[in-house]
Amino acid sequence: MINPFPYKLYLVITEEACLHDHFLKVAEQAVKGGVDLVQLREKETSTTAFQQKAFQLKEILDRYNVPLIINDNLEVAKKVEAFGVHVGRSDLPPTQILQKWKNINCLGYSIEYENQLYTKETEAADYLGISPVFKTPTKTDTITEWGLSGVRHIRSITQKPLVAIGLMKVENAQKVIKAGANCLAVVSAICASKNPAKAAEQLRNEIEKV
Ligand SMILES: Cc1ncc(COP(=O)(O)OP(=O)(O)O)c(N)n1
Ligand SMILES: Cc1nc(C(=O)O)sc1CCOP(=O)(O)O
Ligand SMILES: [Mg+2]
Repeated sequence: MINPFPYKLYLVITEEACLHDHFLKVAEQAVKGGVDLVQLREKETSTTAFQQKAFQLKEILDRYNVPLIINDNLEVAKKVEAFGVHVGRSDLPPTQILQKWKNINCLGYSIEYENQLYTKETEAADYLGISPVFKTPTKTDTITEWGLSGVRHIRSITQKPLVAIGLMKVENAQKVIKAGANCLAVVSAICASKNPAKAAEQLRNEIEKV
């Protein structure tokens, strides 16, 4: 059977988080290093600017056959023919996304509370973001710090693909995968690196060791 979620290293990119190079270059380098899924996350930009960035990013990712996920904004995702969207509790719920986008390929949903796991919104999702595994300065409006025990606990409840996010780095990559995550999602470990290709390669190597 074909694995519906074969992705292991997920770059969540924001232009502002890219400290040493243009975000398009960072994304391309990261893909060359081993990133196999990319999310564009722009919380502070207009829809027009978000859409423009998404088109630019998709053009690059298409060359490498790497899918693009759009954070929060269904309109932008559909317009650029992205692979899918990622939403959380404060966004348009997954069941409504499915109604508005019939042929979506990949729908991600953040899990902040255990009781979310027993809902139709989780059922509608293709993967779940463990939000966050470790508290991170990159996103401060989070609630539950799941930790490794939380990853294990969520793994014991659901068979959905699990994406670990929040301070993912080389030092904890193996432990998080061993705890039950299928994929690691990173912002700063790649975007803040002077060498995004090498940063991605090191993360990928750790994941592949498990
Ligand atoms: C892979 C992944 N996991 C979790 C999130 C967080 O989504 P959300 O809770 O909607 O918060 P914002 O990113 O919108 O601030 C994510 N984006 N990606
Ligand atoms: C985009 C995002 N979502 C999170 C969540 O917990 O839902 S944490 C996060 C940012 C992760 O950044 P870094 O890799 O720099 O820690
Ligand atoms: Mg969101």
